[in-house]
Amino acid sequence: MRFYKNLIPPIWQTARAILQEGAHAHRSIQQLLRSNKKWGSRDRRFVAEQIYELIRWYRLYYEVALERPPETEADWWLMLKTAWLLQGHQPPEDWPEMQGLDSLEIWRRHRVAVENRAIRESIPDWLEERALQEVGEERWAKLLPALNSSADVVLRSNSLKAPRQKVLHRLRKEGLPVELLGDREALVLGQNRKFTHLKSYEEGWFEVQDYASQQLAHFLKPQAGRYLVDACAGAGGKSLHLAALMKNRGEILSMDLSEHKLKELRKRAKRAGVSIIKTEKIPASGRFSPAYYNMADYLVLDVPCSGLGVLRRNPQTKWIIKPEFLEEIQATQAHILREYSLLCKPGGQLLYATCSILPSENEWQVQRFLQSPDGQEFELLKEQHLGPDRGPEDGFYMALLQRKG
Ligand SMILES: C[S@@+](CC[C@H](N)C(=O)[O-])C[C@H]1O[C@@H](n2cnc3c(N)ncnc32)[C@H](O)[C@@H]1O
Repeated sequence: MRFYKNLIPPIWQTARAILQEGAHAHRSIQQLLRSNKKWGSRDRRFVAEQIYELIRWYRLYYEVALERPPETEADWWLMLKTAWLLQGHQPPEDWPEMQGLDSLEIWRRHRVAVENRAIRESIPDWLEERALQEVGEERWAKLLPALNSSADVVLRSNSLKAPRQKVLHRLRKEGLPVELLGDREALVLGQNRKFTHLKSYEEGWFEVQDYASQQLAHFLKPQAGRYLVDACAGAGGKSLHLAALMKNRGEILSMDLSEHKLKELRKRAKRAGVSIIKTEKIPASGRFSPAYYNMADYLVLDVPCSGLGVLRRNPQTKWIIKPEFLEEIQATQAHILREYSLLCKPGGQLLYATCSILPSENEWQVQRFLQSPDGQEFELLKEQHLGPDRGPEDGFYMALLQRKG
């Protein structure tokens, strides 16, 4: 691999803004690439990959390079030298900025550092302790390395527009290297390519949706013609898939606290040929008037969570979240279960889901609800844990509850 020196400062400066000043990773990288239009595609890929590597392996790199987080410009050059060595590349020998630390010393420190799993897998100590306590050694030992791998882009072919095979052929004809994934609607994109300019995308033939998230609609299996409330709908990834399974018959009320996300949902629904979705912003109080109670045949609660199941795509999460945040988000999840479950009609079904791998956001949360006075009317029908240690998907949890009739 050849390294170009002019690319190094933008890499570490952007990584520093993300890791130490809280800038948003994806947006910062997009911004950097937009403001350097002269860079060729190889350089753009290199810059983006190296910033993501620095985010994913931040702790491992700094423990090996410096035994503390980087502070100065010289520290960041040594971080990059360490990163390249550990990635299996030979760093340039004639760059004075990288002379401060000898390669043999880097490998010696690496041997010591990897004895500690939190350092080897590059996560904060509190997270290692918490996950180990909750998930247990057996699963955590497999799950953590899998969460550190990189993930392919997964698409969902839109069955309202065409069967999956037809979508596959059209995308390949348009030059997108896609393969089938699983036996339903999923397609996987072999290499990271732009696709939003394609005619098939504009015509709503497919959406980006992780494989785990695509399992939710099939877990619920909503019947066409029924009334479904998706109460944490965001920009509508699950709502659109649910509408497709309902053959665009019935009614879906997609709600969220964020009007901005609902606006995006409406745009996507139009593109996807979905006409049964209505959107509504939830009041900031997170409480509903009794007019909404006992109405939904199906209630989907894809609640806000830590995002610890999606570290492959958002490695920044491990440096952003803190134990206090987990407590807050779990209180929100409990509130949503308690208040929103009132919308489910007797005999109706409630689906609770998160993209977390922590039992305290998942099955323990559901158990607490079922044991509370508000949960007495519900019973658990089934639950499922998904994750990159088990299949091609992100970490995800789903529980299907039924309200007694
Ligand atoms: C996991 S995301 C939902 C993703 C979405 N279902 C999809 O498939 O793309 C959780 C959503 O819950 C919303 N949210 C946060 N607090 C909420 C609340 N109290 N009531 C309803 N939605 C809330 C967030 O704005 C976010 O869009």
